[in-house]
Amino acid sequence: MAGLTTDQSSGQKYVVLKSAEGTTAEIFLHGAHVTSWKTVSGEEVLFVSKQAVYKPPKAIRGGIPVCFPQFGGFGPLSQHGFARNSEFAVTDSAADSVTLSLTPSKDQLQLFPHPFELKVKVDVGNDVLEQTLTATNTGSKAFELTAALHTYFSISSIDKARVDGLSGVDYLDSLQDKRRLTENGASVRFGGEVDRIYLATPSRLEVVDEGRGRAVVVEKQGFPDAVVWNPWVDKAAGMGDFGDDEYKEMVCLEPAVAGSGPVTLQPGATWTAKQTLSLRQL
Ligand SMILES: O=P(O)(O)OC[C@H]1O[C@H](O)[C@H](O)[C@@H](O)[C@@H]1O
Repeated sequence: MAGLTTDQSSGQKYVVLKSAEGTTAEIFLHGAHVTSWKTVSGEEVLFVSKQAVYKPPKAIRGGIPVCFPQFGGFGPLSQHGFARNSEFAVTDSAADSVTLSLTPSKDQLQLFPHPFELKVKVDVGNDVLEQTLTATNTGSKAFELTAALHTYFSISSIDKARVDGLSGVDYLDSLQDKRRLTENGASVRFGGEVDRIYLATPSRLEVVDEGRGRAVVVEKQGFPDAVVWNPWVDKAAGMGDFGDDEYKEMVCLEPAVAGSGPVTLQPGATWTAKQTLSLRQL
């Protein structure tokens, strides 16, 4: 059984996972939201803002928000859908694994009249974190979904970070009305605000941190796209739950169904997508 703990300051419940080797993760029931993933040597890999608000229905700023049944503005709902604002239930657990489940409330069905069950399974292994989304259409009509695992990575310093694996890939630039461009750089580097939806990307990408001498390897299945985001100075200053200088400490790389989507889910059908995060020393 995974341990269920109550956060003293917020009263929110979270699950602690531990692998046989000593890798750990913390997952809040609010949003099925991973807020920590530590390596066997005790290093935190994810970024969570010091100003994050642990007060539902607000989403936690950092970690891995689950964007479902919508990513961004790709659908009829408000930004990123409602899974990240909802309380999940634990349906299965072991020391190194937990499955959390969400079915939409009456109010949510008013906004999105499509019954579904979303399961979020989180597993830890030897310096590995794996996250699997499984959504089943439990209604009688087909519906469309978009989604993302909005992963915030902790980095030593933004000028020493880059994303590899996207060279030559087309993207929609969210800062230019979703204008379609092609990535010409060998890597994506950060010298200003970046908000891009890379389309139909390779399944293996990396967040390379030259300062820490390591890369996080992101392997994705069922998510054709990958969003790269850093808010930089002005957007950081405008976010109430994010420190003015914290943009220097994080990079988001988000496996997604966005510009290449949506996915149509027929009645009774199931959609599955997952990301596996591991480490590579440089
Ligand atoms: O502030 P949030 O709703 O959590 O969104 C944070 C960010 O998420 C994604 O990365 C989008 O591409 C960005 O446009 C957005 O600013």
